[in-house]
Amino acid sequence: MLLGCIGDDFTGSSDLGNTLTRAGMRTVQYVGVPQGAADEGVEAGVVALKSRSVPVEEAVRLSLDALDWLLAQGCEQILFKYCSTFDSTPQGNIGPVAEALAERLGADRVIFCPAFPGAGRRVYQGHLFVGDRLLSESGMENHPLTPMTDPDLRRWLARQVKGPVGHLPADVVFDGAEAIRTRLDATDARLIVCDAIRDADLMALGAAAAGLRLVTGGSGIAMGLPENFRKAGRLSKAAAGWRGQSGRAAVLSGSCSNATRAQVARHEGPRLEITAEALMAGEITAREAAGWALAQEGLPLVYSSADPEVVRAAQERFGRETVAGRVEDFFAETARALVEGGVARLITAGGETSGAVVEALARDTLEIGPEIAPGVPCLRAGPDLVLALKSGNFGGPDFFAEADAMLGQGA
Ligand SMILES: Nc1ncnc2c1ncn2[C@@H]1O[C@H](COP(=O)(O)OP(=O)(O)OP(=O)(O)O)[C@@H](O)[C@H]1O
Ligand SMILES: O=C(O)[C@@H](O)C(=O)CO
Repeated sequence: MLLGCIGDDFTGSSDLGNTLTRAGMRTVQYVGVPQGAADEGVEAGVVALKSRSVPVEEAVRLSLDALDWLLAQGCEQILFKYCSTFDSTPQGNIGPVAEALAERLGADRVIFCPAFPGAGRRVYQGHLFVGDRLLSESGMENHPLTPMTDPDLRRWLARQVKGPVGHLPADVVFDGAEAIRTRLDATDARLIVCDAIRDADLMALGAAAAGLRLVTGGSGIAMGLPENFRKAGRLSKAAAGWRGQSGRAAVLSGSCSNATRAQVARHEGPRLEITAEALMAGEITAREAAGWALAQEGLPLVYSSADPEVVRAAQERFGRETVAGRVEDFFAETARALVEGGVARLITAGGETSGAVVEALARDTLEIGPEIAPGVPCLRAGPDLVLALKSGNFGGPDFFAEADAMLGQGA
């Protein structure tokens, strides 16, 4: 294994797996830190954690465990993958995890770049944009767990870390890898927020990152890394061989992001809405929801996705963590019952939701298949189950139907 990746959620990890696979690395996504050694021939390993919204100390511990395993597999470079919308709070977890990884690796220059131009995320003058809006006016200011209220990544990251935060501006990035490297070496700070507005900028940053022990960012920052290993003659030919899965399908959505809510609104198949109130009152159970889905024709959707004011009211009434935990437990249990009931194609929306679901399904590794939408690949979780784990804001309005079709292709 050459490149070791630590993803702070499951959808983000599959987004990264997608990028690395498309760039020609033989990539496997692991569900948590594996027990044994990786298979021979894996060139990039992505350890998917559910560490984005857990307490800081737990995120640091989980990430260092993943680091130890990746180093034991021989990894020469580590990539810490977080959300392209920099999902975090003033306490963490991005900063403290990155500082702990840098410390353990002895890394003295650490790039921070969540840019993903293909999904509209760009960093300019140290500020993160989603499309033509600043992050803090993009809808992310209403996120149920990590409301992003400051678009200045330098200022936001500085609140999370001990050391100073530097900045690598776009005009240096535009001058290419050599200029970037020279500026990185000349910067006093260890942690450096990097501008990037085009894929070409990410390729240049990737080239400049050759040999850096630790790189951090969204999946975009991984675009240029495989080329460093290829140039050095270290990559084999990536093996193809994906096949889809026939059988029953279902969609579970706990994401309240704008894109997911549009997909839920557009869904034409049978739907079952789960409100936080109904769950907290015990009015609906996972077994009942799964039973409902299994009795439907077409593509059933079970969702708790709700508008920001509805989410806010539920959080005020029951507490943010309590309601999130109850919703996630519900989807985890529903997924288990669906798969027991014969569902073979499962689509989940939302990083936390997907993490809860995949952990509940107790699969060790996910094989990366073809791309459904930017940042969302097909995944095989075993001989009888394929998955699509959709990040909240990814995918077009018809994503659920498109994912179902793609997951079934070639079956
Ligand atoms: N109706 C609801 N009321 C309150 N909280 C909810 C409701 N529905 C979902 N949640 C919680 O909101 C959180 C949504 O986070 P999740 O990561 O699943 O989606 P997302 O943030 O849109 O996705 P991503 O992280 O991939 O961008 C979950 O913890 C979920 O349990
Ligand atoms: O980077 C992104 O936006 C996604 O891969 C993700 O992490 C959302 O959960």
